[in-house]
Amino acid sequence: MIELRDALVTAWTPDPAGGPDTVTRLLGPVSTTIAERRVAVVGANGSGKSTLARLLNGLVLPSAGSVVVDGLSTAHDGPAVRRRVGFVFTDPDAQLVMPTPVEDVALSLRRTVPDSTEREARARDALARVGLADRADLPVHALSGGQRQLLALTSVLATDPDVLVCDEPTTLLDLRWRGVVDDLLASLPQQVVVVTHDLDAARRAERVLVVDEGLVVHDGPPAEAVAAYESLMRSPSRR
Ligand SMILES: Nc1ncnc2c1ncn2[C@@H]1O[C@H](COP(=O)(O)OP(=O)(O)OP(=O)(O)O)[C@@H](O)[C@H]1O
Repeated sequence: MIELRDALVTAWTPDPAGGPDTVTRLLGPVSTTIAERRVAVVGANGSGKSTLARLLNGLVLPSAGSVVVDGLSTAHDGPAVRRRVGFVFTDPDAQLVMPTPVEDVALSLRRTVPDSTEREARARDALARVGLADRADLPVHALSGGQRQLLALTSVLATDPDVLVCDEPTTLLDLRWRGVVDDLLASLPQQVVVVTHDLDAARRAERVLVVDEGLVVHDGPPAEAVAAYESLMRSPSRR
């Protein structure tokens, strides 16, 4: 369970004219408990969705308030929180660090599987389960964008997180690969929080948070929340 308690994120913005830096509010304060298994976060570009997602595993720390995952604070128990909460970026290249898929997945297994032969076998099994067995030894850059996103997901899942936070995991993918990644996410036993611009995907969640100008402005069942978001985007002040 993830709890945000008056979580506020601010940033210092330099003054191009050389004056004093100013403090800008990026998100919050947000207070909410996220316990549902399938949660979507929607909102306009620049509304604060990624900031909210990054708060959930401590990639961004609150400037005030707190974010607590299963009783662990992201500010004080960062490594333990990150072991529980896996994070998938929009661009898989932001997180694939090894030359080949099998090495990348094996790297994620290093904490839990000390033996290197066993680790490689497990990595190959994990890749086979997502249909990437025949890509296991290719250079990562030879994989398609969809295959790389699937690999990034497989590597994060190999760390066995309790929660998966995905920041627009299908934005760069074509329709077919979007379906593959959506199906994989839907099949997971873990709690999954997905930031998305895909309103069909949001409608399949149990709960949808609508973020606007750094605040959660709507929070509820998908049909209601997506309708609220669409109406917000259609408002004349947006044009
Ligand atoms: N470290 C930072 N310093 C200053 N401003 C920042 C910082 N991080 C994010 N921002 C600003 O905060 C706002 C929210 O950014 P965020 O990435 O959370 O939006 P988003 O809703 O995920 O957008 P998109 O859909 O375009 O990815 C943006 O205006 C962004 O420029």
